[in-house]
Amino acid sequence: MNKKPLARFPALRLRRPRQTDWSRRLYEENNLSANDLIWAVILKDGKNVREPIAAMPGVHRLSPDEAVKAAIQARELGIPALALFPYTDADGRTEHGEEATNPDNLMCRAARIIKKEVPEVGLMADVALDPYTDHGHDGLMRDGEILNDETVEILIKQSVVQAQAGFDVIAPSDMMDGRVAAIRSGLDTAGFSHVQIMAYAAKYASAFYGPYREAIGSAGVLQGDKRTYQMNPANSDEAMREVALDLAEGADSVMVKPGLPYLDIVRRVKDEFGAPTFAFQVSGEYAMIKAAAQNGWIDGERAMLESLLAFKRAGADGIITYFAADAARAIHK
Ligand SMILES: NCc1[nH]cc(CCC(=O)O)c1CC(=O)O
Ligand SMILES: [Mg+2]
Repeated sequence: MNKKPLARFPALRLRRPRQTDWSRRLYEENNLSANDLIWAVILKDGKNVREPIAAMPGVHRLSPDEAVKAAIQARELGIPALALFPYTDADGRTEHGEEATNPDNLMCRAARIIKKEVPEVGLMADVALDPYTDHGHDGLMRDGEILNDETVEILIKQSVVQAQAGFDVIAPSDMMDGRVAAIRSGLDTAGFSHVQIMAYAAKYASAFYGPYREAIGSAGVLQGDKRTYQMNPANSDEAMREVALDLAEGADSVMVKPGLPYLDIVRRVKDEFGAPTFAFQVSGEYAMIKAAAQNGWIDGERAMLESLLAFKRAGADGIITYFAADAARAIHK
């Protein structure tokens, strides 16, 4: 891009096109549409459950029947897909997270009923063990170490039961090495070559996941931190290597997570790979905007839309966000 202006002030006046609404719209370079949104939804067992999450005002844990209603809303609002995450209480958790591979677990039951009632909406499954382990880690733990290859074997089974339940997109968020290739071949062998993989490729060890850990019941149980598998926030070149590897292993799309603090990574990924690139506007980002809005310190709706548009400007093809329904409603009005 040639940044040197061809003309100079006063012939060139960059304020000129900003004077009217029609002209501002015409000069707009980027645009946010409902098509760009993946709605992050937290599940909880039961019926007619809509349980508020304290750290995420406006977000509720939904039982599968309520999640169906959310999917119907998504369809009406033009939101292409839902991403599901399960809450598990301390009693439902085990050392090895066996519930992850139970074909009748909360995620699978929700997927079956949503796919039956609202087949037009895409369904994305989070793959990792942290909702199911009593230590809150994404993988198996032995003597304080998170085991890579042993974990990957379980993730393959978890992905296959999710595909069997009807999930359209398998999204491994665990950051084990080699899991994309292993899951791809596991899905293909089980007859699910049409099921997509969206890899959480560049996922950072971030403070912005705090509210999510409350939301899924990991907050009280997590031992230590996730820095031996999630990325160091100081690194950017390493994110390119993570993305290159996941694409080479067969990921259909890649994700950067968290979102706003990592827009430089989103832009680099898009520019260097030209692959379908998604960003996750995580729980802490949602909470920050909500908290400031609740205090009257910012205009919540404008901040929401501005933050989502920023992802598009950075090159993201879509955004996983807890704001999806609110944003789609705001866009349509
Ligand atoms: N597999 C873990 C997982 N999957 C999605 C999120 C975060 C989502 C959010 O903060 O909104 C996390 C958090 C973590 O790594 O502890
Ligand atoms: Mg990786």
